[in-house]
Amino acid sequence: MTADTITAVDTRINARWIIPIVPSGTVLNEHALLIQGDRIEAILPQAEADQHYRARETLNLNDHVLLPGLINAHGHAAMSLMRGMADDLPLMTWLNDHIWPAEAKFVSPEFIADGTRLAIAEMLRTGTTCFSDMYFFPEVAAQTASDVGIRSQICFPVLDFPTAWGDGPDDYLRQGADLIDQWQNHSHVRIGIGPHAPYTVSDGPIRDLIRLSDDKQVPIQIHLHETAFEVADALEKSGTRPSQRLAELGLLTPHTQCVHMTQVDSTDLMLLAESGAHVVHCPESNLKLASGFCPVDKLQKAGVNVSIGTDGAASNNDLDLFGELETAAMLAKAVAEDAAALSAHQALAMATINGARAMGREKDIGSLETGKMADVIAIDLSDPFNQPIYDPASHLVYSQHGRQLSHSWIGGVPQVQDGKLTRIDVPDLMLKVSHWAKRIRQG
Ligand SMILES: CSC[C@H]1O[C@@H](n2cnc3c(O)ncnc32)[C@H](O)[C@@H]1O
Ligand SMILES: [Zn+2]
Repeated sequence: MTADTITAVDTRINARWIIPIVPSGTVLNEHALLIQGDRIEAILPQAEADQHYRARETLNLNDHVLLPGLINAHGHAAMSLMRGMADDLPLMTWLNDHIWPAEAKFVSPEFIADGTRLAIAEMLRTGTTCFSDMYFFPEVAAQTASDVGIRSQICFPVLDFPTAWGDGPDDYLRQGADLIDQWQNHSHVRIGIGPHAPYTVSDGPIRDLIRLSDDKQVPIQIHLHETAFEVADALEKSGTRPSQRLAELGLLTPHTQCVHMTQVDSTDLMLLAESGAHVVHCPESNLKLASGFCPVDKLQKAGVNVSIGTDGAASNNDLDLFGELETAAMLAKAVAEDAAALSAHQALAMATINGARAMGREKDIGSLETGKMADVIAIDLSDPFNQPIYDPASHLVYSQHGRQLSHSWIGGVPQVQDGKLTRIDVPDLMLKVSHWAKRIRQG
């Protein structure tokens, strides 16, 4: 560009701070972010933007920090309709005696449509612009996410037993393969394979789904080493740790996202680091179900990519990734017995670029860089409880929660403006949610 060239762009955002995530630890002051179409055109000092760009629309966010949209790398979106339904229980009691019976009774395409929309509303309001889902009727979740315009990774479930969505593994894999073909090349929706856990999927279906993942080049996401009981039970029944069994089957690769990993011995650490598999840390679900503590600092020091997820709203009980980051940072320090473990900047990277890497989407999302998708969020730090401000990254992780979000864009399209959702009819959604609550309450 020569000194007098003026480039026209769609949107200019003037922000007090920008934390682009890449390069790591950077905080830009008084910069402008320019959006053309669905991508970031440039990020530069505001005085330079005045000279070189003319925008159709300019937004002045003088008390705000801009960040890449957050990436919630694990959840069960429609379980938002079961928020607070079964609290204060350990994982297997929670699943066997409460969640699975409720799912058998209520899960349907309508339940998924309404529950997923409720989860998306909450995620958008609190800064998430891309989420991963593992739940029933994934075709409905994918359509709902696409209709709203949020980015997603929709993992279709694979289990040994029948559910409302299918007869068993062969049926899940057949429907899943069709789903992959249907959504191939979609800008926002990606399909993944979601074997539920080592204790619910046997070797045959695991081999089949690895073949499907290789053929179609799609990611695999699995709950793994969620509790000490899971590992001890597998050792007692087969003499093998679940991680070892999955590695021997060929499941641990750079396409694999291992959710939870609260139990990590030296062999597990080596398997994860050498395979290039990713970890999705879900600290609040792990705390609430008393599942255990993921050793985030140890994993990161071994070179394992650690992303973050909320898990479902029935075990969290919210989908606010900023709150999750605060918990993650506190917990990492306690587990490592090191106050320097998981700094604020490292935590923000976990919810952005690390999530993008886990999903194989780091070329397009996860940081604010020229040429990347314009998935951008703005957090308003003007409230008294955020004053004074020495380092905005500190407040994002340790002080504010996601409700301070004022704006978000996904691929340049506004999703939240002045704290209001632009593409979800909230009153209509609330009516649907109260209908489900009434039915679930009646049992
Ligand atoms: C195969 S669809 C997903 C399946 O997983 C159940 N679920 C929700 N949270 C957890 C968790 O923390 N560990 C294991 N399984 C979980 C959900 O209820 C669905 O049945
Ligand atoms: Zn889960």
